Amino acid sequence: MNQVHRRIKLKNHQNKSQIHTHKSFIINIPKIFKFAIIGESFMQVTASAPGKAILFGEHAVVYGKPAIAVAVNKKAYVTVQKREDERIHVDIKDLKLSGYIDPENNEIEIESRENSKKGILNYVLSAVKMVHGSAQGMEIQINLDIPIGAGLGSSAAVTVATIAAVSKFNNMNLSKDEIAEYAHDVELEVQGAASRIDTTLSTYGGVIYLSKNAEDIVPLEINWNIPLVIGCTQDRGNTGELVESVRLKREGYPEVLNPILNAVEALTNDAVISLQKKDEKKIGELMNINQGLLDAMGVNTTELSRMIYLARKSGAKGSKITGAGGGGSIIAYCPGKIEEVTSNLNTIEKAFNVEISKEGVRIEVND
Ligand SMILES: Nc1ncnc2c1ncn2[C@@H]1O[C@H](COP(=O)(O)OP(=O)(O)O)[C@@H](O)[C@H]1O
Ligand SMILES: C[C@@](O)(CCOP(=O)(O)O)CC(=O)O
Ligand SMILES: [Mg+2]
Repeated sequence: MNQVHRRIKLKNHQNKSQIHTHKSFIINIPKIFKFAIIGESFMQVTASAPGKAILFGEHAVVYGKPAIAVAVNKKAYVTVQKREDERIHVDIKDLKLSGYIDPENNEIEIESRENSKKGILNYVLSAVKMVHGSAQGMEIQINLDIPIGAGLGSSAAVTVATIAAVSKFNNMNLSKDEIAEYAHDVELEVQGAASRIDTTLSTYGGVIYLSKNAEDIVPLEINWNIPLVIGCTQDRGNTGELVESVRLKREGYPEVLNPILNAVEALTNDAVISLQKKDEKKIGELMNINQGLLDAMGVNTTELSRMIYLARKSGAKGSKITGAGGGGSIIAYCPGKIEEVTSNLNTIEKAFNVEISKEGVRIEVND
């Protein structure tokens, strides 16, 4: 990579402490941010944050190889209003899920009868715990314009938007770096392990190159809208189990898997140049090669494969699994063929066009 990229470096603060993420990525961040309480109060705050899709490098990134991922214009919206009592009520109409969360006692009390799955509420509770300043009651409304559990980073989008809206409602002015750090802490707390890809993209938006060993998250300046279609299967792979399955394969056949991981690194770096040159043929070819290597890692399924090949037959220049695989979604690169690929994929699964969301988290205040 010969371009100089603006790096998103985390600001150094006092009271440093070390956080280890699952990719032995050590950074110094403060455990206690000093908030400037500005004293104004808002009637209502709404924040939105985009989801993400991985274009190149999933699974290889776990072994320190680079990856390229994009924020997509499928968002989570979180609105916070005052409640007369001191309780915190959460309502996610798209999931027919509602309940009360208690950050002091780390508890969730489900209220909805149609859906009793805590799931996403674990992220909301953890996020509110991080930035819940005063003891005032809050009504939190979450709207999802993003499929949940489909590998598009809905958990990160909800987490980032919740942190942004609740902190602002409680008179805290967090920087994007701080929002991203808190959000990654939430994903680590809820999931036990998490790369920075999802929360970084939900916070900053755009296209990122996650460099070797995740040392730097580098914004890629792509000044054209990459025509992408997402196809979602009904089922969801388990990221932890799939990452473990690749680890076991690498343990069993290091002389086979290591060259595969090195090949993913090489094609990801080639893809940086092809994206910046808008070389449509190479972008597609590199995606298809990446897919072949994901097949070798064993993370493909029959349903994903059907979508991958139908997308190509429908005119996509490239198509591959996006994220952990084992279910979840595919991504297809479809210059001039978005409608054909979307409609054909919709004959077998759910598919939709996405655009790059240059904007990350966004806050609107209604007085
Ligand atoms: N119907 C639902 N109700 C409540 N939580 C859900 C529902 N479907 C999925 N979830 C939860 O939403 C979260 C989705 O996060 P994740 O699995 O990381 O997927 P994504 O790739 O969308 O981020 C998980 O905690 C999952 O348990
Ligand atoms: C498989 C992996 O490379 C990407 C995770 O994909 P997903 O967003 O959980 O579908 C794991 C990781 O980077 O944390
Ligand atoms: Mg997630």
